[in-house]
Amino acid sequence: MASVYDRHVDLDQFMKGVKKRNHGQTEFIQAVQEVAQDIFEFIEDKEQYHTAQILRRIAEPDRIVSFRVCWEDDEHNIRVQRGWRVQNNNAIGPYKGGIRFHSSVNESVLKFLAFEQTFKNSLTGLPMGGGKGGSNFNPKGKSDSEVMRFCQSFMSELYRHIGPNTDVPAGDIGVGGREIGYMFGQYKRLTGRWEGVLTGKATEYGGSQMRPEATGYGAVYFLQNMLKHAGHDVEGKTAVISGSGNVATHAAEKIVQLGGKVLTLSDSGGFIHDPDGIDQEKIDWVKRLKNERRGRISEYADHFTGATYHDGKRPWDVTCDVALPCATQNELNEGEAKELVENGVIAVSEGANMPTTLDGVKVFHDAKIMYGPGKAANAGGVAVSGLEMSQNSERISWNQERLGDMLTELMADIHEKCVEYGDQGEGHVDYVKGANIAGFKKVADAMLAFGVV
Ligand SMILES: NC(=O)C1=CN([C@@H]2O[C@H](COP(=O)(O)OP(=O)(O)OC[C@H]3O[C@@H](n4cnc5c(N)ncnc54)[C@H](O)[C@@H]3O)[C@@H](O)[C@H]2O)C=CC1
Ligand SMILES: O=C(O)CCC(=O)C(=O)O
Repeated sequence: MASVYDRHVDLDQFMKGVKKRNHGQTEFIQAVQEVAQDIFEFIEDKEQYHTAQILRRIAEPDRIVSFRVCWEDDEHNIRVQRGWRVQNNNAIGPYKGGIRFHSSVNESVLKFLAFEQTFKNSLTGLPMGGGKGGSNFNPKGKSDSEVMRFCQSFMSELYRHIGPNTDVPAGDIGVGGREIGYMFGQYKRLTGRWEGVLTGKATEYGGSQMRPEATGYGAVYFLQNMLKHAGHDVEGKTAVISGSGNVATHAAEKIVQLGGKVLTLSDSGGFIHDPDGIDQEKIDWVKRLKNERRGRISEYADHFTGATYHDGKRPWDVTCDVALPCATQNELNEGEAKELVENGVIAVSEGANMPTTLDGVKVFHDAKIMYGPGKAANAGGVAVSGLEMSQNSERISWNQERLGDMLTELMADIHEKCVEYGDQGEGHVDYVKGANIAGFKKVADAMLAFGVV
C-alpha cells in the first residue's frame, strides 16, 4: 500500500493526508481540493514535481503567527481578540495578501485565503508570494476610536513579522482605507521608518492610483475578456452582483461604464433588486452608505423607488446574463448555481475569494458556461498592490491613466494564461484548470530551483 511519502501518491491519497493534517479546516481543505484535481492531472507525466512533493509543500504554510490583540472599548471594557498572519509561500516574492477583520475569521479561513493567494499572485506575473492575515474582530457598530485602538494593537504585534521585502499586507473584508491608515501609522511609530510595508494606502502617503478600483474593475475586465473570447460583449448585458463593499461597488461601476445593467447588490442581511438598474449615482450613494454612514443595504429600497429588499436572501434567483459574486466565500451553492444556469446565465466572474462551493463549480463546469474563478478574476487588486510596491521602492507615483492601462493589460495577460492551460477545444475554456496550472507552474519551478528547503 502507498504511504504519503510515496512519490506517486494519487489524488485520493493526497487529499486524505490533507484532511488528516488539517482536521476540521473545511475552507482550507476545499481550496486545496479545487486545485489538487487539476494539478494531479498536469503533473501526471512530470516526474520532477512528484519527487519534490511540490503541491504537498505549497499546501503546508511556511508559518502561521497567532497572537493576542487586546484593546479598550469606549466604555473602558478590555476586549481580547485573536490575530493571525498566515505566510503561505514566498518562492517568487515577499508574502503578499490582505488582512480581514470579520467575526467569521479563523485559521481555516485565513489558510484557504493564503493558499489561493499564492496561485493568484503567481498569475499576475509580478514577484509576490502568498499570505493572508486578520482577526475575528468585528468592526460593525464600532466607533472610529475603537477601530483605531484595535488597529494599533493589532499592528503592535504584526510589525515584527512584516516588512517591504518580507511580507506586505493590504486590505480585505472589514479593512479599507481607514484601517490601513491606522495600521500604517502605528507601524511607522513603532519602527521609525516610512517604507512600503502595506498597500492600499491613501495617495497622500504613498498609495497607488487605481488601487481602490482595481479588484472590482479587474473582475469586470476578466469578464470582458471571457465574453470577447466567445464573441460576446458586456454592453447590453444584465448583471447580478452580490456584496456592497469595495469590490462589489467598483465591479458595478465598471459594468455600468461598459454599457451593462446592474440589477442587485447585497450584504450579510439580504439583497436589493433594482429592475431600473443601479446607475453611477446610485452606486455613489451606496459607497457613501457603506464607507461613511456604515449602514445596511436594506436602506437602498427605502431611498430608491422601484427597488425591493429581500431579507435574509441571496440574489442568485434574479434572472441575468452575467453574475459577479463579490461578497465572501461559499455564498453561491449548488442549488443557486443551477438556478443561475436555468435562468440563462452565460458567464460568472468571481470578485470574491472562493464564493462558489465545489458543487456549485461543478454545475458551472458541466453546463460549460464561462466561469472565471476568483484567483484569476479578482487578481487585479493584488496586481495593482504589486505596482504600489514598485512605486514605493522607486519613490515615484504613476498617474491614473498609466495604472488604468497597466491593470487592463494585466487582466488580459491573466486571461491569456488561463486560455493557454485551460483550452478544451471547440471554443470552451476551463478557466479553473487554466488558472490552477498557470499559477502552480511558476511557483513550482521556483521551488525546484531552490532544492529541498
Ligand atoms: N479588497 C480587495 O482588494 C480584494 C477583495 N477580495 C475579496 O472580495 C470579497 C469582498 O471584499 P471587499 O469588498 O474588499 O470587502 P468589504 O469589507 O469592502 O465588503 C465586503 C462585503 O461583503 C458583504 N458580506 C460579508 N459577509 C457576508 C455574508 N456572509 N453574506 C453576504 N454578504 C457578506 C459585506 O456586507 C460587504 O458588502 C472578499 O471575498 C475578499 O476576500 C479579493 C481580492 C482583492
Ligand atoms: O492587495 C493585496 O495585497 C491583497 C489582495 C487580497 O487580499 C486578495 O487578492 O485577496
